[in-house]
Amino acid sequence: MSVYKEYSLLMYIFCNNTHHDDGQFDRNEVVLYVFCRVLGSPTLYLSHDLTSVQHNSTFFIFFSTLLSFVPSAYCIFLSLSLSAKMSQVVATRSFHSSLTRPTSGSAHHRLLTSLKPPTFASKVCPQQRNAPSKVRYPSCRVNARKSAPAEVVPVSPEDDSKIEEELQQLRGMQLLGDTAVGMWSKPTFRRKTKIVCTIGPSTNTREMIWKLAEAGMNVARMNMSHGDHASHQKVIDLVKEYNAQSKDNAIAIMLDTKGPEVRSGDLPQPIVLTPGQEFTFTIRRGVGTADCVSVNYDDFVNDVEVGDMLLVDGGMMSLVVKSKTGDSVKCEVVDGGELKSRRHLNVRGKSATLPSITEKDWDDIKFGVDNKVDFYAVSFVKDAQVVHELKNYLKSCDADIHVIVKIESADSIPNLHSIITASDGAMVARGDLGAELPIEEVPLLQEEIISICRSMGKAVIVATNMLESMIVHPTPTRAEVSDIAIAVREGSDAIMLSGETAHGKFPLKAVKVMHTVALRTEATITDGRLPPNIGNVFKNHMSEMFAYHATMMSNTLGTSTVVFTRSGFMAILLSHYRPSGTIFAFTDQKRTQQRLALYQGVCPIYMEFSKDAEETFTRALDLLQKLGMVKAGEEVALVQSGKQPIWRFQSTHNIQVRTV
Ligand SMILES: Nc1ncnc2c1ncn2[C@@H]1O[C@H](COP(=O)(O)OP(=O)(O)O)[C@@H](O)[C@H]1O
Ligand SMILES: C=C(OP(=O)(O)O)C(=O)O
Repeated sequence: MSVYKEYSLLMYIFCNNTHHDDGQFDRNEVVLYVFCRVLGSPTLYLSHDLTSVQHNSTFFIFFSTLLSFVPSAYCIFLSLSLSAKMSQVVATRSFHSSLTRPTSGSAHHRLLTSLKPPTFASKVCPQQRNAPSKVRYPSCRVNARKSAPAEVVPVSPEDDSKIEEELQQLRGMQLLGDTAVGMWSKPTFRRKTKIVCTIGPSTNTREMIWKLAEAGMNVARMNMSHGDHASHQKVIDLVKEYNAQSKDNAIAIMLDTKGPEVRSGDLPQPIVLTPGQEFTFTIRRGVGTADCVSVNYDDFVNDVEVGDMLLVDGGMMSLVVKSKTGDSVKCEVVDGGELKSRRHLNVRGKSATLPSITEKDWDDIKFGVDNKVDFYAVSFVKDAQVVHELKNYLKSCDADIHVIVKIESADSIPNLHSIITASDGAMVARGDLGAELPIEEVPLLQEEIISICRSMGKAVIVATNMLESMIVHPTPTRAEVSDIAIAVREGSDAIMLSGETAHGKFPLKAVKVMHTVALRTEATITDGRLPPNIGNVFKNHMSEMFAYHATMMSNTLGTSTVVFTRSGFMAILLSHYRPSGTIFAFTDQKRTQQRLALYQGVCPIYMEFSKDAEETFTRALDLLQKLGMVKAGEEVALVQSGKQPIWRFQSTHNIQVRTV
């Protein structure tokens, strides 16, 4: 016997709430419309003038009781405030078992037709005009002509002093603990796409971590292929120190495992390889001569075949395998260059037969647990099993760390769906991906991985070579700028800098360029960017439904969204619906604030919650105003939903539109 959830709609419709002939809609109409769009069910309309259903317990109990006679009821209360300060929808649920699921397609259709003013649909979901009973989602629209002059900070090679000036100004503001009303305290809050910075020799000092954070870094990544625990510990401590002293910013910490990567050994000095030259890789340890170097992987000789193409650093140099002995692989150099110590080796089209999590990785993972990092980026994941194994391990040590799978192995491609399903997100690790697979597959896979993650509600990061030329040059190539814009348009949560910030000459400029390009690109994305099937995945669940409707509402009204969350679940959910406005996520958990830094459009704010919801809402809105993130008189959509109820009955959820 199936248990069905059905919907019953109980509405208080404020008598003056008729739609306007001029095609303009007020927030009450929006609230009403978005909730009617997908709820096909027995519906009871009541005209009543209430200030707040939630606070009117007599009405709430009365109608809940009334609806308890209706089998399988989901009750939606719409309250439209006379004071014009607030409109809200409250939903409560009562589950009943039912043998049949009453279909109400025609009632639903009638409901939609009667409630939907003709021009409203074009404002919310333009393509649905002729198919009101079917839920479809708007696709990404890009208006290249739309500009956002106030948002764009030009970047030029000469702007180092400008960056410094801006940072000084920001730091000054912070020290004073004051921010002017009407402006953002940090430029980074306006950007939705987050920036991951790899920390290395160029940036592992207190000064540089601070500067990166103030310039726009959202996540600090430590690559465990380099450095040792002591050097990574120092970076973690610095990031935590920054977070502890920052009133309005938090940087997440990501530990990237080394994985079963194959690298050449140490060399006393770089070797120049010339095309046609013979060169040997050996599994013997400690070899580093002009024509032979060690490889750190014992099965290397077994895994490669005569005729295979070996790529150094993703193709910077290449060698074809000519012959093999018991411990060596003889090659001929195809594309030459300078071979330095510990370089990446890939065999085109093949993954190494090593486990995804090596002994060293487990050691590093334990280091991450001890240091309470926020994310693991797991290298060379080939199947979902390894993700389950890691998640089980984390559960056993009660560690709340999210797992991002790096898609970079040829073997991972047939298992993309199951791998991403098992994880909390994915990284398009284009370096190794473009070495193990033909390079022309990379943009297609990037698009596909982003699309899979978006439709599953998982985080997605695009990584590698985004501003590669800025490792040595102060300005990017135009192709790199376009690459960032594409990743933003495709809807990735975050974009990543590797060598640019780890060992580059212009780490701050690279962050600034990324920030500016992302911001400019985001300003051209004019309407919702819901992935094609996210609604179908989510629509049966209360929180998902509220996230969807809150997004519709905030998009239509042009408001930001305010959400209160302990675990971060509801903020992450809202982020996946990609509302046009910022998601201000208030949390009373520092860990949650830190983790939310990765998610597109989420501005995480730490605040202690008080027992009284109203008092907390007021404090939150006051804080946003003080930080210059909202202005007095501005409307915001406020969502109370999610897995952990805060100030609501176990089964009630609500959305409000409030005026600050
Ligand atoms: N913690 C570190 N210590 C020293 N060097 C580092 C560190 N992290 C990164 N690097 C340098 O920055 C380069 C680019 O970083 P990344 O892309 O993460 O590494 P890789 O491409 O080697 O996997 C590395 O090749 C290495 O030279
Ligand atoms: C991000 C990547 O991984 P790593 O930097 O560890 O090589 C990549 O291969 O693109």
